[in-house]
Amino acid sequence: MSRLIVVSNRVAPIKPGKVAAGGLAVGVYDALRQSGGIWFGWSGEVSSTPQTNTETVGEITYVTMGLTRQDYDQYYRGFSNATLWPIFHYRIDLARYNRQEYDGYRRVNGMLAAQLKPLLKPDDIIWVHDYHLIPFAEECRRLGIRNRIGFFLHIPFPPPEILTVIPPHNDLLKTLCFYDLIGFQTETDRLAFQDYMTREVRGILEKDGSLTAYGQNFRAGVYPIGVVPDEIQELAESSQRRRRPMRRITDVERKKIISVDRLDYSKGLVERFKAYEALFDRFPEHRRGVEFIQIAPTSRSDVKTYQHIRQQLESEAGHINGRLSDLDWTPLHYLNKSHDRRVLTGLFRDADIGFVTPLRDGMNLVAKEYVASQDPDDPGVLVLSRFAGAAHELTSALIVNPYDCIGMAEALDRALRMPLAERRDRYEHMMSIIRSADLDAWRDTFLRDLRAFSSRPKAQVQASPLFSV
Ligand SMILES: O=P(O)(O)OC[C@H]1O[C@H](O[C@H]2O[C@H](CO)[C@@H](O)[C@H](O)[C@H]2O)[C@H](O)[C@@H](O)[C@@H]1O
Ligand SMILES: O=c1ccn([C@@H]2O[C@H](COP(=O)(O)OP(=O)(O)O)[C@@H](O)[C@H]2O)c(=O)[nH]1
Repeated sequence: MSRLIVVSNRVAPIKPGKVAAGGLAVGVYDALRQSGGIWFGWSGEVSSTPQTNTETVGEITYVTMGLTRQDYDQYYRGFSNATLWPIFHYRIDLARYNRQEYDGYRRVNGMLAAQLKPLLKPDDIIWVHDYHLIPFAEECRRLGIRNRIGFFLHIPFPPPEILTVIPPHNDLLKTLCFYDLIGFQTETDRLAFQDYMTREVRGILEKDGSLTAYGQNFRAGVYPIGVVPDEIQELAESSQRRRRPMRRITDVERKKIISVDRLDYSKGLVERFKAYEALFDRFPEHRRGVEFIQIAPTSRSDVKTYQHIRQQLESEAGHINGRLSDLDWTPLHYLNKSHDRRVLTGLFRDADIGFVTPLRDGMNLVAKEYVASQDPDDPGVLVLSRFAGAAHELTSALIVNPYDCIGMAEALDRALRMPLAERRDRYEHMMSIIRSADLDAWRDTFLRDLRAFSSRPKAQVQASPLFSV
């Protein structure tokens, strides 16, 4: 059996006890720990003399490297998170473009490919993850690497009208064609990509479903990332039995609403806080009867737009508690610390409502984890944004539009009153989907398709100077 080499910018923390507050690291770790293999990526260190480090823990060998300050600023903080992230999340209003950052992004991809090359055996399968590494395969081909290479995009793929806001969109998207297989979270994302390839660059949709563009033949498919439901259920049960984590935050038997998100503007936190406040204005009977726990670990805090959202949330949280709190009632608990999964699953199980309302999200694993944590005899209700990838599968959630404040308040009211029989029906339907499209299915179907697809030989890429359009 060929070895699996996973390449991603973010690698799960190697040291035991450290929390990975991001779906890619959580999902890839769960997938790799069963199949074993090499996980190659950034160590999270920024220094003037970046080190490469190799460490094997269980079945996984981690090969990680540091970045220089300039690489970090241009590749991670700049083009990846100040250009690609907002635009791929449909937020052209928050995006900026800087040509040097794009060149830095291309340079770091080239450097990473060169560092991977000596580790490779001819039959290794390479699985590259996410928007930081779109040009990675082209850089590999440039170096003569002929291995099969697949790419999975964890975030949404925007429609061409939005994508083309990125000045070097042609140059960037051309590099994607050097993968053998490109995976998306939802059919909407795959169609947007196909649309770009066929309309914008006159690529051809072949009879066998593959695409040909820029002289390359490749495939694109839908592979929604999942969770490990049995493990989550077990964690939630044992955490609830032993410690009842919710009791440590709130004593009184009030109804509980929980949300867990990285502190990111794509997660719709401000809109969510406003909807929670609207619940009490529209349905005053819930006053003093409900508490909302928002866990929001800070993320990418050196990117300006993230500093702004943090300030906005602090002000919104202060406003809600200042306006509504009583001596014996704090309506909103807003925590910026990250929490271990054991604690989170216990909190999910204790909560009557999982409130997951991103403005745009690739998948949102928290939505699936909330459902998988529930007590089957007395499950809570998932209130879910239609703009999360998870809404394509979890159609029995209460689906809301996060731009509709009153609509979200009404959904909360409905969830708070929902009879047990309806909660169970919805839960069972969602669990059957979570079980059939679990994390093993995500990994196995992607790798099966990557192994099966025999594309025409990739044209050798000529070494040429980097350029940006
Ligand atoms: O690595 P960071 O910059 O600290 O950010 C954390 C991760 O955020 C994003 O996660 C995405 O992947 C999830 C799993 O597929 C998905 O459910 C979620 O909707 C996405 O937003 C990002 O895509 C990762 O690269 C980051 O590591
Ligand atoms: O304090 C925290 C916050 C989040 N998470 C985990 O981080 C992942 C977040 O993934 P999601 O797909 O919801 O969003 P992302 O952050 O990747 O955009 C989930 O597995 C969460 O359980 C965690 O372990 N601790």
